[in-house]
Amino acid sequence: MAMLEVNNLSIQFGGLRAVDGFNMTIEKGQLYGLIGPNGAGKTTVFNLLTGVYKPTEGIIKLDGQDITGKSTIEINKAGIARTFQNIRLFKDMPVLDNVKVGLHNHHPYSTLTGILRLPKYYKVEKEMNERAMEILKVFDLDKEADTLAGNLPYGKQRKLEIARALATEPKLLLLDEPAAGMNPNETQELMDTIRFVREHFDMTVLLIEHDMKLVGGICEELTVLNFGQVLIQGETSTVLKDPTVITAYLGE
Ligand SMILES: Nc1ncnc2c1ncn2[C@@H]1O[C@H](COP(=O)(O)OP(=O)(O)OP(=O)(O)O)[C@@H](O)[C@H]1O
Repeated sequence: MAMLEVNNLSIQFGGLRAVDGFNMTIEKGQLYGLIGPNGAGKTTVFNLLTGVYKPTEGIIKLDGQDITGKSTIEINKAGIARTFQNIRLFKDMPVLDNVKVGLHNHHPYSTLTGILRLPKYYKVEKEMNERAMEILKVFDLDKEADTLAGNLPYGKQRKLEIARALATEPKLLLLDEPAAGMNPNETQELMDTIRFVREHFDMTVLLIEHDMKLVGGICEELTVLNFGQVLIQGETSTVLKDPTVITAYLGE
């Protein structure tokens, strides 16, 4: 069974069909890329997959479960986590707490338990600290656990955002332009991180990216969007050579 199956997904904003009859299948464990020129509808697809927007039409299935029209919280619980084009960390909070925010999905205690500091609160907090540190270690961020997230260098902030998304224990990780604003060294390191995440967490990854070096370097399959519609889908090397893709990017 596929990890993600999207059928005939569409959304209309006034007169604009930002996503139009979109189909995509991602197998478990794949590194999959969604590319296309500016304004093609890529982020709108992510917003549909994560419940930010409700589709006008279509069906989204995650690991066989129909998640169409569910809320962002329900979809995150079902197993989709994402990072954003513009990093959205809690910059005034320590690195460790940023990851713990992700863990709260799976290690909840009631508000009352928290306010009254009941024994369960201390037990759960201890478990969460340990788990968050484990995740930070994987990303080589454990030594910065007490640093304010906003004080980390840019490349590490991106890593932390991925770490926080993984703390929600997703089945599918969506990365929206993870290499945006990175220098070539940071991009290279990011590629290694994404490959590592796939192996270490047995993860399926869908990413939006404009950096063709990253796309060509790590994605196994691609979907190219243009004006909200699928232009072409298939193996990365074949897709990137296709003349229609080159034309779409050059806007000819
Ligand atoms: N909430 C909204 N209301 C109206 N129009 C919207 C809304 N969200 C997106 N759009 C429009 O939908 C189209 C697709 O936008 P989207 O941000 O998905 O493109 P993109 O492929 O992610 O672009 P980029 O690569 O520049 O990030 C654009 O024309 C955009 O203006």
